[in-house]
Amino acid sequence: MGIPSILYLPNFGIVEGFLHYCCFEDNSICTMEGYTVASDHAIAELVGMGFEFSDITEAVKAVGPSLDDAVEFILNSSRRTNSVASSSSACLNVSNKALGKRATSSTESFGKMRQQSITEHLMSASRPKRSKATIEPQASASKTNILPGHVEEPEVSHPSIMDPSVNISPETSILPSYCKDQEEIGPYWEQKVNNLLCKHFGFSSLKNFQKEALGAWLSHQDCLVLAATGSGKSLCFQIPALLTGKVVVVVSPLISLMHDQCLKLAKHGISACFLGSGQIDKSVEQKAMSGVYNIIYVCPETILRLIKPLQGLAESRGIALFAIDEVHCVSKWGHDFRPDYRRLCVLRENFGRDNLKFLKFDIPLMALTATATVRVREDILKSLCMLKGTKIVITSFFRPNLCFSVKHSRTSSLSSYDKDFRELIEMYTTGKKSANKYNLTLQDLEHSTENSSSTSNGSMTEVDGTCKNEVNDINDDVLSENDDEVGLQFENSLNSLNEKKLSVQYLEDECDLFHEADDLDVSCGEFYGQPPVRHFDNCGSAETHNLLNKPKERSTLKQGHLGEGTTIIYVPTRKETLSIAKFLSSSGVKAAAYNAKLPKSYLKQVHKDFHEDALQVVVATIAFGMGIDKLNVRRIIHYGWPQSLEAYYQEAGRAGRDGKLADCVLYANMSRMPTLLPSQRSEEQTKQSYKMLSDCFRYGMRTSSCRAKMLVEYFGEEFAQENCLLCDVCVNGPPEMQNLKAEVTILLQIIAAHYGQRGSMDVSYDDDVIPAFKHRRFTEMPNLRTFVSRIREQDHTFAASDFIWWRGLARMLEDRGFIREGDEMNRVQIKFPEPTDSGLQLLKSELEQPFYVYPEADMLLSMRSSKSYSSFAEWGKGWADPEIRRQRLEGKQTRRNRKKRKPRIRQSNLTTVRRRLAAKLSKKS
Ligand SMILES: Nc1ncnc2c1ncn2[C@@H]1O[C@H](COP(=O)(O)OP(=O)(O)OP(=O)(O)O)[C@@H](O)[C@H]1O
Ligand SMILES: [Mg+2]
Repeated sequence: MGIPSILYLPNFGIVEGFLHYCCFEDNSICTMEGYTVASDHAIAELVGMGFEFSDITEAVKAVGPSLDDAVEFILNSSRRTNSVASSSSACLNVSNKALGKRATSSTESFGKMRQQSITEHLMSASRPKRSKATIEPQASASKTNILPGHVEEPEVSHPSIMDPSVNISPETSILPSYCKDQEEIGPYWEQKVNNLLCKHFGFSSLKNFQKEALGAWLSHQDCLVLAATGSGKSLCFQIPALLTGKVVVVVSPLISLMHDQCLKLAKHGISACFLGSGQIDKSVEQKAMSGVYNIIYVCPETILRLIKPLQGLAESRGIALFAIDEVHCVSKWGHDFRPDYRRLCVLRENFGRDNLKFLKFDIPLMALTATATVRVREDILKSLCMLKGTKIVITSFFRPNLCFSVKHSRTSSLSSYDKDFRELIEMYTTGKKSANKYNLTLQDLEHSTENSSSTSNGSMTEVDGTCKNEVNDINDDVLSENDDEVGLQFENSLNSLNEKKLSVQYLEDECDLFHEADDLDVSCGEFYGQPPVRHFDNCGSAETHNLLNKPKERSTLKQGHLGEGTTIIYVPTRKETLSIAKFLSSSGVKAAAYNAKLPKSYLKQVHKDFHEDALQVVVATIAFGMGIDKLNVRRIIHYGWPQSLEAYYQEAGRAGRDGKLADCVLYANMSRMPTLLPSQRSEEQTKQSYKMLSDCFRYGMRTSSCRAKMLVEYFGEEFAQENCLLCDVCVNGPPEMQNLKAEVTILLQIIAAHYGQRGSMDVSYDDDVIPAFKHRRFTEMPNLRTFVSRIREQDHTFAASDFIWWRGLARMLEDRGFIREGDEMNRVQIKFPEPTDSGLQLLKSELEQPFYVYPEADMLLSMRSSKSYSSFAEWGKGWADPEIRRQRLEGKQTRRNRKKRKPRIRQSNLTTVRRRLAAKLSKKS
């Protein structure tokens, strides 16, 4: 067997460099005569480990290409000759010890490759163990003259890679053992990255946005990456660690997310750790700061106290990049604000050339998110003090395989569940008998929740329940013409119970308002059984994917069956997770509830079963969220209004990550405005939260714009195509346009008349009046209901018109700038309308032109019951015809009889309320 000859070795002749050089520039290395590719690999690895070339060739000659055997051979021969490789002796000793251990344990662990459970993972992290992988900051330090000796301890324990159950092959467990600056990477970096990708992740190439982000990092630029959920943002900050051998520090909001990513990286042979209160092995932090891990995930709170040690790390091993993942948490205007994220400007302040003289360039920042409006983006750049030339990489927010739709539902009782989930139940149960182990558990859980809620907020729950049931008993499908009254009554009952019902205490007891930073129960992510490679092209969806990219073919796709996959139903309250999961389970669906207050062991099981496809449906609060990267989620159902479009889009984005078609359905009660869940917010934040809720409400109400277009434009992107062809609006088309000239005229007239009479058109409500007076004046200010009552009284044409309909019209007029909110309170939509100049002008012009609009969802809903007129004006005309009048009255009678099934106790109260209101008003006028 001949001696191999190396014609050219790159100057960083250490393993990763060597290997990659082999990959990138084939001609630069001559293959050894008689040596196999396996021997080449083994030699490259051993060179990288720092062994003498002569020892290596001797070893490979003697024992063949087995890396472990070769290491064993060299170590034994070293012992025999009582000499240790002369260069970098200390480091090599360390490596050798570690390697020796790895050599045995990797064989031991072979065949036991299974994924670790969270408990195992955490337990393994707390056990002192010897490392099976060589982690080589020492080696790299010695090779590159970067301070050696940070890691005195040879037995490097790492929570992710130390456990024998984690699958790390000897080859992939070797870390890059050289540290280079960006400029040393050279012009062929893309090719190098592709090879790294192929080696570590099994992908063939970078996506365009990933290239752009890496390009920015290579030229030492800060970068803000805005890319859709599931598009592959993590790779943008993982690659720099592999390319340079330096450390990448990633700020992440949730322990669960960090945990999940560390485990994934370990599977791909990259060492990583997470720091924060969830890290139970306290030695990990010290090791991280001495350069043991390639990637360090850290909570924002923790990084703030680690500035000094991180500066040390920057000097020793080097820090390639600070990545701030889920960076929308920085912004007060985002949906998931974390105050500690706002303090991350310390990174810019402490890791620049001005502070650290040994740096040639400021350490770049890379901020990443899937959901940030233009305002949030600006806030991010400012709050993080990102550099002036920050590169902004934006990919389309458009997810071409998601079919969005919005449906009306009371979302409140068994009859709603039955109606809304019938199809889902049929799909999951037809022809299948399934035993659901969660069925029994759910009953127990619900029992305990009921008990606890009756002690803590019994009266409220009761009232809430009564109202809701009553509403449902009236008519579960179509809004009755008295529904506005029910709405008023509901609103009144809420008002009287306002303090209790809308107390922070109550809602916090019932809702998972935030993702909890330390919530380990959402930690599994895709831990259980995700294939390492996923391309659109090789997950069976190539055909679909191709069609999705062709506008003409897109519309045909929706006709096909989506396939079962998994469904996540998001609900606002913990109680609903239980009641819906119980309902589905009792109908034969394998469903489970998930909320932050359920027992940890139960939640872990739900996570596991979800990822292993043992569950068909998970009914969850937002606690089941970030970090879920499961391929075959076919449906995301929101059952109740989300708090913002950002939250909605992020949650909906968990569907269809395999690129195949997936449904995102929002069921919401169109007759009722959503409420803001109270929490600790500043006045400014409350205002913003209302704005976000209002945008979400408007998204649901729109009936004429493509849903995908609305969502994408909400994030400031110009939608490239006319529409998505898959959403409910694109598929069903918009409703018929209606000429609402008469309705608009009377509403504007009534409002203008009120202000005209008072002569207060020019009175500003922003003047410096004392609060008590201000308050008094607001209660006197007529609200939309009052105006609608006046319309009904003044014009018999509109006598039976629904308030909900007028509410829709007022919203449209507000959106078009004809009326504006007259008080300073934040709300979802206009309540105290006053005319604007354009409104008055419109009125003056006597609305010469017809006023055509697409009625919105609440207007359509209120007109659904047998009214075949296109507007109230036409409807009014109908009353003049005795036959039409007779038919209508008969219809009304029949509807009333139907409703009489249950006595409506509150009807009289309502009449009293209205009478009282009318009396009050007439007294005032
Ligand atoms: N270049 C690539 N080619 C093919 N697949 C890729 C590529 N880059 C990333 N992926 C895959 O895309 C999936 C999603 O990646 P990742 O978790 O980084 O998404 P994300 O953008 O961070 O999503 P989220 O917004 O939900 O956090 C992963 O399974 C990853 O392996
Ligand atoms: Mg991510």
